[in-house]
Amino acid sequence: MVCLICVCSSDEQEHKIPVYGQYTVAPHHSGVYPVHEPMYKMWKEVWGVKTTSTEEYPKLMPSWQRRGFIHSGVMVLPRQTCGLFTTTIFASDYQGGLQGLDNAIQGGETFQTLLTTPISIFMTHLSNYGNDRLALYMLESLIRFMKCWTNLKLLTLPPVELGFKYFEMFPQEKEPIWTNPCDYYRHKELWPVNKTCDRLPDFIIVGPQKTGTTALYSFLSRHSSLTSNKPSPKNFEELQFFNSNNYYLGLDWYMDFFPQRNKPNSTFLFEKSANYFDNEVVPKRVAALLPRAKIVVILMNPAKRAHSWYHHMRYHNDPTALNTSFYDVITATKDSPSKVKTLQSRCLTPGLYAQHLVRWLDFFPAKQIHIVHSDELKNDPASVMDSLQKFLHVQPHVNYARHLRYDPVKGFYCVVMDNGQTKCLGQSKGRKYPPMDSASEHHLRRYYRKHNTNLSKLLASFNSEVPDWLKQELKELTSGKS
Ligand SMILES: Nc1ncnc2c1ncn2[C@@H]1O[C@H](COP(=O)(O)OS(=O)(=O)O)[C@@H](OP(=O)(O)O)[C@H]1O
Repeated sequence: MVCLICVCSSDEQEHKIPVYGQYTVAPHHSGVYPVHEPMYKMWKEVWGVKTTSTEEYPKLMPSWQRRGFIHSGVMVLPRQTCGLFTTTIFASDYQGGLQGLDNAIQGGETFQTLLTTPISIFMTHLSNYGNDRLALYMLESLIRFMKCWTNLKLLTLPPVELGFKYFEMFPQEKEPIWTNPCDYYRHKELWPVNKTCDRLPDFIIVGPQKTGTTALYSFLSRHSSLTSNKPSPKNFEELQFFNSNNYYLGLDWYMDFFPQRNKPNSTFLFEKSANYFDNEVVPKRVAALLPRAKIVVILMNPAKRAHSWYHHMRYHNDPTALNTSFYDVITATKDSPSKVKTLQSRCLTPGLYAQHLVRWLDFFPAKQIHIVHSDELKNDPASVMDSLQKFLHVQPHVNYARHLRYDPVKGFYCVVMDNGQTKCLGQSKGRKYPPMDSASEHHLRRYYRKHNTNLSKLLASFNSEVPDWLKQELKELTSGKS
């Protein structure tokens, strides 16, 4: 199916050109992509715009890879180029003159665009109508040629209906994928001059949950050359941008949490959101926006992580966790209540480390990913901070042995403040709860066995040592204990 619409920009009534409401285009594409939020806001609130089109998403070239997306309730459709620009007023202005235009129509680029693009949207300028009616000539000739030489059925729809049709045909395109406006020269030109691409993180602590992410975040925040995001009103230190509906709030929303750097590279910006690690869409989204960002992962025995997470849910009064034992959660079957199955999945899935790491490796080279071992972070945080600083290439290199002190009451290392006193994490970090029962331990050892074996093979690619807990697991495996 091929749909054609033809849109012009002004003076439509004078020239009796059909005008469709709720559709608009932005001059020179500015503000459509990269998204300029105030424009979408106005479109939505003042004019009730429902659909627009651009050639710029995700990039101008190659034209057959242009895609659509929906942002702030506005359907953005991919637009094709017909070669009629503001300056192409007469046929003689077309590249190659009238012959060039006819060639493009009769089997050339314009014909091929229609042939290979299921929904084609062209925009032409009023000047092409107002002078020798070049646009009408082009479209009429093209349609006549298509009808004569192909058996394609040509259909047309008004823009809003076309938008609905487009996303019915390509529902996977509804979600936008944000890229860095400064990574592509055309996007940079379209990005408002008062904006910067500098307010984006250089590295991200991606989790998983309960591995010590908050401790690492607080230690890093003490470094004079590292600056974390401002707290989010909803999730405190976690922005949860790449893994949640916050992503649809757009780039401006995300960048507003980061400070403007005094000068480029003057400080390293970072964020941590512990749910990023095991979320399927996150690596792809991070790589699209921050292809050079470094990724920090913290790993611990997945069985212990699951146990800690279960107690975290009980602490947060999750009714299912309060009413179901740990053992019953982790051994839930397809016949168990759906809430228990959901809890089980959220409890156990993040611990399938190898599977998640492989997904990150689809989008980032191993040298951009740093593995921290949670037990080392607990017992010898200064060493962890030492290698992490080397990995980040951050200056000055801080000796954290002077900035962290073991607090016997808390039972963890805490930050030494300027007044010499220690500041520990709150009571929700490092809670006291009963040890794991042996039946659960046994079950989880079997559950994670294959994944842990895969992890041990994978760690070499990250230049990471095999941690003691994993050595132990592998030993028990070879001795046939599990
Ligand atoms: N220095 C220090 N202080 C306090 N807690 C520390 C520290 N280092 C590591 N840990 C361990 O961190 C566990 C909580 O992990 P997270 O911060 O990643 O949890 S969360 O996902 O953000 O909820 C927390 O898990 P629980 O002991 O199960 O509460 C701690 O064991």
